[in-house]
Amino acid sequence: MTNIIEAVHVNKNFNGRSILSDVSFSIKEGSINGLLGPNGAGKTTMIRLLNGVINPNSGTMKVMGYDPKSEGDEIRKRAGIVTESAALYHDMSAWDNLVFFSKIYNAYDPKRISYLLDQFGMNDKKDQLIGTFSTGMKKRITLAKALLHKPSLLFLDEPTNGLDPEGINDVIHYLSRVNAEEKVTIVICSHVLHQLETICDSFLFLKNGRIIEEGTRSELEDKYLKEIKLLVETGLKPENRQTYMGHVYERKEADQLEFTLGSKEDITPLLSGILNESWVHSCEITNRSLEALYFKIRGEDHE
Ligand SMILES: Nc1ncnc2c1ncn2[C@@H]1O[C@H](COP(=O)(O)OP(=O)(O)OP(=O)(O)O)[C@@H](O)[C@H]1O
Repeated sequence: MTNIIEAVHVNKNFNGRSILSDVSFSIKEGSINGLLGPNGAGKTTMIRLLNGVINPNSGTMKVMGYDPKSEGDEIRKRAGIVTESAALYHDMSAWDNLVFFSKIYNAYDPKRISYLLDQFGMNDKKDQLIGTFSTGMKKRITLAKALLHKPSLLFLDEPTNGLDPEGINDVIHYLSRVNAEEKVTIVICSHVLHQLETICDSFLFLKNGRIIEEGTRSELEDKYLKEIKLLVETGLKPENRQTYMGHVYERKEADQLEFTLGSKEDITPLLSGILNESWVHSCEITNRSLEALYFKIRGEDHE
């Protein structure tokens, strides 16, 4: 897979204060990427640099083969951006908003507008005023707006802010569909980690303007999760109160045991052993969430 974004030794200062320092990373075409970090880490600044809205103090970037510093227009023609402030006109209908923005993007195509409204489940509301929509409905129209010109790259800055769990699931679902169907590469900035774990192929962790870690979920797991907590719903009653088949366990509920294992390779033999003696209704790795990884990564960064 080719890289659609490359950033090499990028530095950005505001008023003499370093906001991004020595940031280097690449993003593969067709992937979904989480740009993670606490408030103020520099995520939005990075997105603005990649779109050529602001320039770096030093370093080089290539986005879809273009240099954001001198060819920002070419990038913005081919990229969609969803920010919190991405405005829609509240006194215009969903349809009229999309027509208006598609004309600005020079991409007016009623079929595309209908298609997007359909994809986002908003076709039956197309004639309603945006001002009457819930936050989740506005978010869907904002996403449709960002996709009007069939971008190759989509930047999303905190796309789930203000949404309830159902709205968050909807957005995640739409994004994975857009990625699969239109082959759009997606970069999502967020500080809410657990929402991203199901859809991102790889992650970049930013802290105090520096990349402190990057990789795919499994690369990060291999590096940071040295032990596995496996919660098993089973009728097993081990004779030994502390260990079973050499693995330490803790009883969590009457029918739940949590085992501490050295690696994923221990799971199959453990479950076979349990199944020889009793039933198993479910099992789950409990320390594998992105949140757990994130804190582990931050904990191991001693800058
Ligand atoms: N135009 C600007 N002028 C001066 N300082 C700025 C400017 N834009 C951003 N900053 C500062 O840069 C730092 C990083 O901001 P940025 O918005 O990139 O962080 P972020 O990771 O997106 O945070 P959040 O999750 O809160 O959106 C902050 O300390 C912010 O105050």
